[in-house]
Amino acid sequence: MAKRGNLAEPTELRPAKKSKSDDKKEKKEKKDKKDKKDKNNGEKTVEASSSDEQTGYTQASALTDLPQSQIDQFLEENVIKITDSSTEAAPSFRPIISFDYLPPCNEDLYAPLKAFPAPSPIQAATWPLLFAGRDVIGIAETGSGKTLGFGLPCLKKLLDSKRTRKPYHPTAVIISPTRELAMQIYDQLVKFSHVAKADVTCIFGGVGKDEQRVALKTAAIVVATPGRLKDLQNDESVNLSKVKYLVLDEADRMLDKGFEQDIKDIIAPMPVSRRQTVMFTATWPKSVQALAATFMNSPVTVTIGGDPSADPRANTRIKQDVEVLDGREKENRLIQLLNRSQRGQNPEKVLVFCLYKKEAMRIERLIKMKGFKVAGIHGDLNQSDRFRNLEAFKSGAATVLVATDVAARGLDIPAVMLVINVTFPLTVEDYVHRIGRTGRAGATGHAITLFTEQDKALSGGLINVLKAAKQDVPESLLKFGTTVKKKQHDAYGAFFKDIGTDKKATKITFDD
Ligand SMILES: Nc1ncnc2c1ncn2[C@@H]1O[C@H](COP(=O)(O)OP(=O)(O)OP(=O)(O)O)[C@@H](O)[C@H]1O
Repeated sequence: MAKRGNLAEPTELRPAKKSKSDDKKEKKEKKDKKDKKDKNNGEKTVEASSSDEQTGYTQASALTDLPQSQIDQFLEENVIKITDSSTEAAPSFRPIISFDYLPPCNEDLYAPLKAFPAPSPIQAATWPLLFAGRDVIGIAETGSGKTLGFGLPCLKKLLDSKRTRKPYHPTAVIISPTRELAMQIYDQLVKFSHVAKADVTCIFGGVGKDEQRVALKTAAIVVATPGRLKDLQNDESVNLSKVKYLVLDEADRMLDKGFEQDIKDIIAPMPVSRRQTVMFTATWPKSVQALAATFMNSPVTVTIGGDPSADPRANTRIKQDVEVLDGREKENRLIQLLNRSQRGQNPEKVLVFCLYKKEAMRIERLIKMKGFKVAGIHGDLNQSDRFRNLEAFKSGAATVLVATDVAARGLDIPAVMLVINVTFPLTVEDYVHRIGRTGRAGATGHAITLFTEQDKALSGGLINVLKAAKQDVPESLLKFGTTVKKKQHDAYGAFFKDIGTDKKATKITFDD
């Protein structure tokens, strides 16, 4: 039987009764912590503070016993920065640097973690905060395990809660920009929830609503794309007023103009004071940061690998090559590159990105004509074809996948060796997400970008991404200029493109 129930009720957050001397001691500790935090401009020092009755999270004593130098080394090596916007003196916790230090849980929730050697830095640093009920913004490179970063605390909270009162309203909602990504998050959670017998469902557009309505009657955790969730909320198939854990995955995309209103509508029945709000992403442009703050309650921002306000940062294990050429040479060059990677005994998995749906269809036809095993994924395909083609690529039945930016974010496809950008995306953030489909979970990867004069408005941003990841910047790219222009277009990035030969093509659309 599926296990259901609400997340930790506010009563759990209430401190136990204390004596006067306890109170004095606590006040002094809080003041010391606050002074320390103020000195650091809001940036927290992660010291041996071990538990706080107010949070419901108790740090493992073995973790508390570790020497501070070991914690400092972990934070330093992984370039972890923790910034707490709270004006209250909040407790600081040590990163959970080993699975041994996870807090006890009432089911064997942690069993599937045995597949991994240790928590990834974003998991280690955000888990204690999330277990403690804080609002968190987690920013870390592509492929660094963010899904379990927000997923594990979500499942643990569900398991720890005892409530079984009917009707069953969802207690956690995870929103993702695309159907495939929603499915993938669902698949990851199910591996864990299966052990924990929690009831998870996945809701997205492009398929019938009836089954989804049935699933929503019992689901405790809902993974969804925004449009369909809003539809089902509007026709009262789901009541989100009991949601206590809200995740925006790919948060910068979810807060972009295209989705902003949907998100506001969806979360309207879940007051910020009663929910824990969690945002994870690999890119965090300034343009969304103020809006994000309005959705959150004194969030803690955890960044892995450097300043998120600077240029978007690509995973440094991906080798990035940029080839500047004439637009008319692109197709020949693409086929040359595929010849290199596809002709041997074991053809590599290659992901080819286009900007427009029509362009993607044309490129897919071309690749098929050349005899390669290719599949496509873009917004004009029906949902079952999208899932089928993605599966074909995952299984290796197709070794080349031609995609629009609908596949740029989040998708975790095993062993993608090469990403080829046939047409540059509309923003450098999208570029970072696209190439992030390779080099996942500690592996290395390779990305080749075909860059033409038409893309020159983004040369400055791209040069900065290359430099930040210590990649070579070709002279031919530098000549387009290093100025970084501000993002101007709300839904599609700064620069509306003239797309030359393919003028009738439709732009990418994201999911409902
Ligand atoms: N602690 C861990 N150690 C090793 N691998 C892990 C760990 N946690 C998760 N993974 C694996 O790493 C891969 C990438 O994880 P995930 O898809 O969550 O990345 P992500 O950070 O969300 O990437 P993106 O920014 O592209 O969405 C997955 O295959 C996942 O199973």
